[in-house]
Amino acid sequence: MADLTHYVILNSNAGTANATGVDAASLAKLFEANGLNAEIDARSDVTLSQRIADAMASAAPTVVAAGGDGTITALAAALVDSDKNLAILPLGTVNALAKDLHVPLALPQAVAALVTGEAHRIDVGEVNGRIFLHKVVVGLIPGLAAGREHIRGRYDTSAKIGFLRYIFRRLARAKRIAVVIETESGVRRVERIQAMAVASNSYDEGLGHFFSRGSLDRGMLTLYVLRHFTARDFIRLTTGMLLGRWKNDEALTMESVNSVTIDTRKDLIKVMFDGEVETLRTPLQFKIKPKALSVIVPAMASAPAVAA
Ligand SMILES: Nc1ncnc2c1ncn2[C@@H]1O[C@H](COP(=O)(O)OP(=O)(O)OP(=O)(O)O)[C@@H](O)[C@H]1O
Repeated sequence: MADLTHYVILNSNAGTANATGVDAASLAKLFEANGLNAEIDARSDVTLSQRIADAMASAAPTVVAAGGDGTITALAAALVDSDKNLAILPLGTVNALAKDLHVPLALPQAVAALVTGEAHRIDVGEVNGRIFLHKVVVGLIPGLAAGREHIRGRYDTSAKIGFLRYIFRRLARAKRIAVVIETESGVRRVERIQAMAVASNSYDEGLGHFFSRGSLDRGMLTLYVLRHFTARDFIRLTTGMLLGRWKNDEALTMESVNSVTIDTRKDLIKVMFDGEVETLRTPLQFKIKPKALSVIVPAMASAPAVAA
């Protein structure tokens, strides 16, 4: 029997996995057809953290997140600084990291790409000792995301109109919060912000680059500060994002940092942590961990996201 090469964690609750009904048997068939010796873990009666622990204890050099960005972030925390690689089968809803890394979105192609895939190291962000792969958002946005939860799974027009009305109501009442920002240079400043985000690397600008990152190994965080966000700002910024020009917006500033500390008056604050609403203790201490995670990327697509 050949050595185990891939340990696959299937998250059946992830958007596409759930919608397509992909299961252990269909995944096993795809791996077999590509000559890969994989163990498929599709257990639904075991916690994700236990399944990740089992994957880390296995002999497989590559652990595959068959799910969305939440599954990947949870797995990445265990893989950072280990000798195992992360691979991705994009079975989530947004699949942002898979897109950044040019992993094919269709499942058969994504499995086939593992055969010739190459290991590259990417940066990860850390906040208060926790690993994130995309961004942590503070301020208005976590509140808006909580509203989105109410319409999750509903695609009808009335749900969308209801969500837009919710956004405009929130914007009308939105209060700015005071934050103390201290970067690695030691300079402290106080700002009144509507929202801010700390991202691993930086988001691209340009038509069709909607929240994508062309590079994941530049060894830096980007601090985005949104000072005001009225309904007018919302319309202008979202139009700018769709048209691919938003970085010079009057309400938004950007800064590259290696580390940054953000403090607020509250001991606990709600943040968007790689897309999930979570509560973190202040001060938030961010740093970049350069090239701390080894990921398998399709051979032909190793550039530009992980260009040397
Ligand atoms: N760290 C975690 N621990 C436990 N369960 C998790 C964790 N992250 C996500 N989940 C669960 O897995 C489900 C699927 O999340 P995941 O992010 O993988 O897929 P998605 O939300 O459909 O995709 P995407 O994040 O790409 O939009 C979530 O609804 C949640 O129930």
